[in-house]
Amino acid sequence: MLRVEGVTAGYGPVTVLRDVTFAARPGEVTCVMGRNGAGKSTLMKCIMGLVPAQTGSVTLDGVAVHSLPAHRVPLHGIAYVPQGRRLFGPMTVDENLSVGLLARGGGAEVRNAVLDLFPRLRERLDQVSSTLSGGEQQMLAIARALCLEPKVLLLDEPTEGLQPSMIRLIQETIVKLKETGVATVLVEQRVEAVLRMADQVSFMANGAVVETLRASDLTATAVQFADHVGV
Ligand SMILES: Nc1ncnc2c1ncn2[C@@H]1O[C@H](COP(=O)(O)OP(=O)(O)OP(=O)(O)O)[C@@H](O)[C@H]1O
Repeated sequence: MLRVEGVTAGYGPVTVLRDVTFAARPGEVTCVMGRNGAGKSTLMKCIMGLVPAQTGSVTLDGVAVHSLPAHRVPLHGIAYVPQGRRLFGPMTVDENLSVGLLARGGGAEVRNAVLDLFPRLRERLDQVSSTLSGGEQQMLAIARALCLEPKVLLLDEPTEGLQPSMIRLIQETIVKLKETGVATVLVEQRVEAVLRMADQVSFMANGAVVETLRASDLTATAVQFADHVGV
């Protein structure tokens, strides 16, 4: 279980996260919603150690990760796909996956399991990743993160700007990931997407998690969405 407890963090003198408490369970999709600037991306960066926690703790299965240097956090089982993907553009699909595999010593078995989730990538192993479509690039970014065999996968708006058929494919894959036991934390703004995928939703406002609900307590017309996201 990933636990964020009482975390305050920010950029230089600017405090963004204020006493954030948040958890994500294995085999579940936990969505993080909130208006622009609420602090969702900063929370992801803080979990990864890219924005250091000034107070509080981030733990994975009881092990503190907030005191680790950022480059060691993925080795402890937390993988991150930031907004904008950040692939190694001139490298092929296969080479991008190899980078992910090398980071934690994953072998052919891991590679095969990941490609089983993304058959489109298996057909394009030798294609230079910058020539992939936007949706395929997003798939590759997720696939590369999964090559780390993470316990926790952080996805920051993975379907932003993609066409509907691609959005559907990526959402189906995220739901399928639950079977692997990974705890997925998904920053997602669209209500229908959250209703389709989430087991739990945490709403953020002004740098704090103001409410966390189980999916069974949400409905499309729920006041929570209007209150917290303005839809
Ligand atoms: N590198 C930075 N330096 C200073 N302030 C930053 C930096 N990155 C983000 N912020 C500020 O932190 C606040 C939270 O930003 P963040 O990107 O975490 O919000 P968000 O909820 O992910 O927003 P969005 O939905 O627009 O992506 C904003 O006020 C933003 O201006």
